[in-house]
Amino acid sequence: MRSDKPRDPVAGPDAGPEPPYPVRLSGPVIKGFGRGSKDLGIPTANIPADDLSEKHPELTTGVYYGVVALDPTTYQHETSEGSTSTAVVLPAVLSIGYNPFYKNTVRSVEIHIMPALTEPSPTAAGQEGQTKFNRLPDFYKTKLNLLILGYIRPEFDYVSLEALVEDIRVDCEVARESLLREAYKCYLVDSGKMSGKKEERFVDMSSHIVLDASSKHARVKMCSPTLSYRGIVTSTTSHTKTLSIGNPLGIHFLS
Ligand SMILES: Cc1cc2nc3c(=O)[nH]c(=O)nc-3n(C[C@H](O)[C@H](O)[C@H](O)COP(=O)(O)O)c2cc1C
Ligand SMILES: Nc1ncnc2c1ncn2[C@@H]1O[C@H](COP(=O)(O)OP(=O)(O)O)[C@@H](O)[C@H]1O
Repeated sequence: MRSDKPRDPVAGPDAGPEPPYPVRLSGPVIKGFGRGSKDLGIPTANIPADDLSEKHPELTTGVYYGVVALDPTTYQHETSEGSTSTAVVLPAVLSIGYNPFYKNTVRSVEIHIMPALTEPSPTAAGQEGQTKFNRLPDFYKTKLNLLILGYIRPEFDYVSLEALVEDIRVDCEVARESLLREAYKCYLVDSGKMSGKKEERFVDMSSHIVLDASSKHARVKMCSPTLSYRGIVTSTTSHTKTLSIGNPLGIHFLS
């Protein structure tokens, strides 16, 4: 059962994800137990968990934060500016486990996708009325890429549904504050919104390269002519810019 101790506002090191993170999971969105929206008012996208113990023994049951991308060939996301983005990376909280409050007998991966960090948080404390969790148009069967960046807490049983919902609300805030830290920003690089002058260079697969580009964002062609990644400039000197390919594990779906 959860203790009454106040929760830490962030989880994981400020310097960025520490091994085993980032951990990449991927799969089609499948039906869950149908309780997320109906009982909790928190939609959670489920991806298959069958081979998790075999492929990711490091992932113990618990609550995590990370980033998510949905395959834009089957799902188009409407941005707050009204345009349709083809490659959106959004923050997420997830639970991996047996949902002790519901006493499930099979392990599930349940992902709640939050609004972009540039938008106001619907789960911030002090919001008027009941907390409204983020809701997107349904995307069952869409391929989902998830990059887990840190661990928040173990799964708990709760005295009431309201107590479970309140803890998930705080998880959303912890995830948000954790991802807003400088060392985590590169994982949320939204390639769909990148603009400005673009540089193209052939580079190796390392996650950091140096460019003498003048633009803030750059597009980088990988050795393969069909593969291209976009990155964000993380530091600038008078002569060079260091570009971090914010997609080291292929979270984006790039065309
Ligand atoms: C961030 C997050 C934290 C969660 N923490 C717990 C928990 O501590 N205990 C628990 O029983 N279920 C927890 N859950 C799981 C919810 O109970 C679950 O999402 C809900 O049962 C909906 O399941 P369904 O989508 O399969 O219907 C959590 C879910 C999320 C997204
Ligand atoms: N913010 C969101 N995060 C996750 N899934 C969402 C979100 N908004 C809408 N959905 C949709 O809601 C579905 C989950 O709803 P839910 O009521 O939890 O049912 P289920 O038990 O099938 O998972 C997801 O598969 C997805 O299609």
